[in-house]
Amino acid sequence: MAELIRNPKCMRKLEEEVSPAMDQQEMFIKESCITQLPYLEACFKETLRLHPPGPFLLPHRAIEFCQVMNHSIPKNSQILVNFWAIGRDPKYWEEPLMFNPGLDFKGNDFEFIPFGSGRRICPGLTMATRHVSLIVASLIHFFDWSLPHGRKNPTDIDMSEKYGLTLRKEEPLILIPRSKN
Ligand code: HEM
Repeated sequence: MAELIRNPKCMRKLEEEVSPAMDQQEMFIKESCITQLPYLEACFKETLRLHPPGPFLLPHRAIEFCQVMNHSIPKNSQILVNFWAIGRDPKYWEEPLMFNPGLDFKGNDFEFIPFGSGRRICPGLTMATRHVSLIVASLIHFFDWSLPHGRKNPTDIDMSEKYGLTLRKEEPLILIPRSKN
């Protein structure tokens, strides 16, 4: 939501995609609609690239010596993958700090692994993708959002991050919803 408020063009594009896909008679959004919304999926992925909840994935241990590209990894090393840094690395992403839904995500090339990879990949991937998309689509479809206290400039939103068990916004996002009905 913070990135969408900071990027009104993306917010408008998402609204334009979500609204026609909704059954106007229903007061809620059906899960079956979600798979037909490519821009919503792009916004979700782009958010995970810039703001991964698990910036270092989960710690792993090398059960034997191995060579990964030019890194020699001794047996029993603890391995942390800094996906936060990979997601912002200009070697892999053009204008890496811009929120730019629709980037070409090459899941197989390991530039985009917010859920990890391989046999310990996050088993909640499908559930998280569906739920976050459903929630965001509902928030966008049913409400207009604005900044509080007459603040006009959305780029003023403080995007500092705080690392605890997961990575999150340091300052809570405070917005005012106005029902569209
Ligand atoms: C946007 C939401 C989520 C993100 C970004 C996320 C990310 C991750 C990451 C990075 C890992 C570590 C993968 C690795 O070891 O390389 C992980 C593991 C795991 N996640 Fe998630 N996760 C999310 C939601 C969920 C949900 C909704 C559930 C359960 C309903 C879940 C359950 C788990 C479990 C059980 C593991 C451990 C898997 C194992 O070690 O075998 N996650 N997740």
